[in-house]
Amino acid sequence: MSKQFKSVQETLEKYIPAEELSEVKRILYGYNRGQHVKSIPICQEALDLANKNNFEIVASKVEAEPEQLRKPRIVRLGIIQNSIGAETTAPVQDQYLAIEAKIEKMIDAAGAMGVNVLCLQETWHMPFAFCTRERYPWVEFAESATTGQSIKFIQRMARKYNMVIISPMLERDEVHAGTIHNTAVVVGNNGNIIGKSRKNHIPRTGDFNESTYYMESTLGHPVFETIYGKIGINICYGRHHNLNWLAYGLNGAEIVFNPSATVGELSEPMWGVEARNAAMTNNYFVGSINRVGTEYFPNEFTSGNGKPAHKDFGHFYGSSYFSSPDNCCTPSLSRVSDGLNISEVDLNLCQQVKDKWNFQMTGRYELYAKFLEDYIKPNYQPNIIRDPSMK
Ligand SMILES: NC(=O)NCCC(=O)O
Repeated sequence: MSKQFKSVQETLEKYIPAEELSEVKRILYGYNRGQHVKSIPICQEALDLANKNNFEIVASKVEAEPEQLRKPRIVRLGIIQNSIGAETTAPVQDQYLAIEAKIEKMIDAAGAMGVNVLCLQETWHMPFAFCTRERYPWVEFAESATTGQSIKFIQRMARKYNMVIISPMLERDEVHAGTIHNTAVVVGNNGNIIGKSRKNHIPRTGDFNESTYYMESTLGHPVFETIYGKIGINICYGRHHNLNWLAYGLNGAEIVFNPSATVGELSEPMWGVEARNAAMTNNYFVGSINRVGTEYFPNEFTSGNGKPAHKDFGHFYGSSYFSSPDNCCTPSLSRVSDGLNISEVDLNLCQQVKDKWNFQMTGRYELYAKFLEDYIKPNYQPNIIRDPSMK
């Protein structure tokens, strides 16, 4: 991991002269209320936890304009990226416990920083073994969304810190024949389970052989109303689907988390673009979370591209960050370390940006609904008007 490039931001800061850096950052990362996104202090307790347990913390704040009739709605959001804690050859329970031990320290740091809403990465409690196409032991990580050990742990942490925690996990649905799903459970600040969302788009690209394990969600685009705000979860590959983002927005989400697992070769140039675009066009905050590190599996697998068999997915590049409805984004965590990214946001900004840009008012939903209704018919003819002078 140590040979990996650390972060774009660090490189910009190292090599670009200060007066130009300010402009470069304005253009790349946007302004919040006419200024660069501000950082906020990290308390000593959180710093000590980070130093002792080898993770980084970055913390920022995104402000809204003061209003006459509404009070600010200040909420601290947190996102956690982590590498696995033990070799993938270790017993399943040991692998789980090693990850849980890391996450506990990071949630403690989030608690010390007063985080209100926290989201973990996609299937945080296990290695991302879906490249292997092997069933065992990987499906043994799947757990009940209500009684599994990972959700019990998350409920305990939510209660401890009065925090809403989103736990993206591999779910075994005991009621439905033990089928497996890629799920995110929303745990309320009292440790209660508010509900769950599932992955709508299952990748069929690269080594992401997830369709071997689970099917697409049938739960739609639920938005969970919590004491800290309205939350949607667009799991990983769903971030390439604009209508998926749109649906969470139209259902009223103020914060959408995108818990992910993706690798440099496949998607890194898209990472900084897609979530920001979604935040800007749907006027909500987005927390983008990617796992970090390289995970090696015991047996080789191929990618179906004629290249040699291998035992790893490639490097999960971390870089977890927040995007804001006003099109600014916060600093990212690095590409190489476990980390906690915190942003204190004012949810009033969502409505303020809606009022400024009027995307919802100008959206032609009836036009798109009609188009899609026609498009999905087997006899659909694409509306192409061909230049009659072409041979
Ligand atoms: N976990 C997952 O859906 N990954 C797919 C690859 C990507 O979307 O970058």
